[in-house]
Amino acid sequence: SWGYEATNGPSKWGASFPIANGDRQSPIDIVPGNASHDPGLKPLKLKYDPSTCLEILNNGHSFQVTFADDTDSSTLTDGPISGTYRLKQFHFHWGATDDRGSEHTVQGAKFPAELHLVHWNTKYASFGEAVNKPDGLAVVGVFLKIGNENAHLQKLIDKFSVITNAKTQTTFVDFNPATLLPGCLDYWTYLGSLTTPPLYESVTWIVLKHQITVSSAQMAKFRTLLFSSNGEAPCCMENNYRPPQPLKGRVVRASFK
Ligand SMILES: Cc1cc(C(C)C)[n+](CCc2cnc[nH]2)c(C(C)C)c1
Ligand SMILES: [Zn+2]
Repeated sequence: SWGYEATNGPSKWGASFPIANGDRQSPIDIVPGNASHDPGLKPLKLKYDPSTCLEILNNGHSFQVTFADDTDSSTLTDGPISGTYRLKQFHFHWGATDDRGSEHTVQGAKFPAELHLVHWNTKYASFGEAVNKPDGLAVVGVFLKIGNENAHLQKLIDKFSVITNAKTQTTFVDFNPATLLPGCLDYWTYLGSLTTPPLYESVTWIVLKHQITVSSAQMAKFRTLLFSSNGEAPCCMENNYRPPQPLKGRVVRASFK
């Protein structure tokens, strides 16, 4: 099945998932000079309740933290979207070295990692219903840059020894995802897709301009996770990012001047 190796990686996905060559694929290279400031864009409104945090798991593609989404406890409203979107999970993409790993790039610049906070539109009955609708999902992307150790990320890293192998999980409670956001929520926004198969064109992307920090030692801990399951030949979880895709005439809007 699909992965991130030369044999089953992004350049091969189109064979099984033709939408890989569609008109609103993600990620993209964001060129700030080409983005148009839209004064009609509202500030992002993120309301997260740490008590909705459920578990942390290795899904074989990344590690993710999953949230209870049966009520409007953790939501995204305003920003470029209309209505209410509920937080379902967050996860990361990263490289084998600190010079790459993000999915979106900024004028060609790559970051060592990128956080995705995945929200689904409550006009649909569930995440599963929303995941393939054109206005089904809203994903907030946050770039990580190398700097001081991040104490909030460390809470996730401390659980890695228990979720080293693919398809493993463990309890993870009372974590506030807002601690992983920069102080300023200025953003770029555009219409795109999931960045892994099935590559559904269902995502309103909201990519923050400001980054959060992670230390190089902490990035090295990300790379101790495995793509492989227990008993298989160990394969380090790294370079789990899709490169930028053609813009195909899409407009990227900026919430800031
Ligand atoms: C149904 C499905 C939905 C998603 C995202 C939108 C949570 N994802 C993650 C795709 C994605 C990750 N980052 C951006 N898109 C998958 C992966 C785990 C196969 C399957
Ligand atoms: Zn992602």
